[in-house]
Amino acid sequence: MTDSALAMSSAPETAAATVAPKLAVRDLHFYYDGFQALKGINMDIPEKQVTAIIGPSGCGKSTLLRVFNRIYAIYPKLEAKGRILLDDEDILGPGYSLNRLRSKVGMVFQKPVPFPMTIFENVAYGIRHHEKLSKADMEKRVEQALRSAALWDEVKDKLKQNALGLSGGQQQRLCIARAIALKPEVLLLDEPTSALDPIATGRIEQLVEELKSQFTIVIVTHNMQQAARVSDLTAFMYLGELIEFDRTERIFTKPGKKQTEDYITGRFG
Ligand SMILES: Nc1ncnc2c1ncn2[C@@H]1O[C@H](COP(=O)(O)OP(=O)(O)OP(=O)(O)O)[C@@H](O)[C@H]1O
Repeated sequence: MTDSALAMSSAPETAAATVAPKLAVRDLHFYYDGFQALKGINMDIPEKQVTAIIGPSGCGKSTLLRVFNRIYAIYPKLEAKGRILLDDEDILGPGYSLNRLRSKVGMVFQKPVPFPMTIFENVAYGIRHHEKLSKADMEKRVEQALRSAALWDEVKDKLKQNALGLSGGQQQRLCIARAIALKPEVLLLDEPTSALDPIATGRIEQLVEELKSQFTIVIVTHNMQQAARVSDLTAFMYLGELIEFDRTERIFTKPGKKQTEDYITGRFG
C-alpha cells in the first residue's frame, strides 16, 4: 500500500479510525514459491464491521483472505512476511498455534463444501474437535449456530438427514453455521455467493448484515454491487497491492485513486 493510501486508511473520516482494529495488517508480503502475490499490505480491519476486498482477477484478494487464517501453512513453498495482529497478537508469529487461530478465525469458501454426513454432524463435528460438550449442550450449540445462520427453521425437522440433500444456498448457510458454531471472532467469506442463485445470494447478504453484530467479517467478492450492499469498508487491490481502503460509500462515490475509479466504473478489470 502506498503512503497516501495508508494515510487514508487512518484518516479521521474512516470507520477504521473510529473503531479499534480487530486485525491490523503490517507490511505483509506473500510468496508462492518465489512469486510475490502480496506486496507490502497495510490495513486496519475494524471490529464488528464488514470489510469487502475487491479487485480484478489475480490481484491477490483470496491470498490475503487466506493469510488471515494461515491456510498456506501446510504448503512448504508458500511464505508470508510481515505481521497480522489479531487483538495485538501476531498470528503469523511462531507462538500462535494453528488450532488457536482456527478457533478465532472461521472461513467459508466459494463453493459450499458440506461434509458427507448429517446436517447435525456437520455443525457438531468441528465443535467436538475444540471442546467437550454434554449432549444437551451440544444440541443447544448446534441449534444456536443454525439459528444464527438463518437455517434452523428449514432443517429443524431433518437434522439427521444427509447435508448433501440440501440446496446450494442451504449448504452455504450450513457452512456458515459450521464456522460460527466455533464462536470465532473473525469470519472470512471467500466469494460466498458466487455459486448461488440471486435468491440464495440475497439471503446470504442479509445474513452477513445480521452477523456483523457478533463477528468481524471480511468478504472477498467479484461482485461490486455486493460489496456496495453489504460492506462498511472496501479495500481495492491491484497486482498484489492495496491501492485504496476506505469507507465503502466513499470508495463507490468518491474514490481517491484513479485506478479505483477505473475499476468501479468498469473501465478495467
Ligand atoms: N497456489 C498458487 N501457486 C502459485 N501462484 C498462485 C497460487 N494461487 C494464486 N497464485 C497467484 O497469486 C496471484 C493472486 O491470486 P489470488 O487467487 O489471490 O487472486 P484473486 O484476486 O483472489 O483472484 P480471483 O478473483 O481470480 O479469485 C495470482 O497471480 C495467482 O496466479
